[in-house]
Amino acid sequence: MRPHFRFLPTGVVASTLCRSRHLRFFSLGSIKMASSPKRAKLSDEERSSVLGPLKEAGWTMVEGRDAIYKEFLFKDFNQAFGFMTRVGLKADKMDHHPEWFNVYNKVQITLSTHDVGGLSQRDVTLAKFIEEVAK
Ligand SMILES: C[C@H](O)[C@H](O)[C@H]1CNC2=NC(N)=NC(=O)C2=N1
Repeated sequence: MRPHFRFLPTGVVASTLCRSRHLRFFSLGSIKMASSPKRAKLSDEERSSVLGPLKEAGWTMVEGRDAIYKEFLFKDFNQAFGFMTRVGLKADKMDHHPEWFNVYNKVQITLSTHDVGGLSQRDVTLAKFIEEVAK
């Protein structure tokens, strides 16, 4: 539901937002965008320090876009889907979602931050989590 604050006097807007989940949405939204660097594109220095270990673990740069990719193979669909479930729950908690493809025991994952059009710290955090789960 969208708040119709344009039609209300300021005091009513404030109290309406305070009592509703909209305040949470708006304030978290603006704080996140204004002060969290997590969704900013990785700088060159950050890239050289954080992407190295991921590349060693088998992540590769996607040709033609600022994204990383890795394919995971499991024993069977049950194992693959268990992995996807754990990653999916984490991704949803982070509000950061992978692009992925699954057939039977294969899971192909591409990570990039759509909001900034490239790699951010969120992709690194999610990739590290994925590595832990895949172990
Ligand atoms: C509105 C919502 O917070 C955004 O669309 C989130 C959702 N999940 C996301 N996932 C990814 N991979 N990149 C994003 O920029 C992104 N943005």
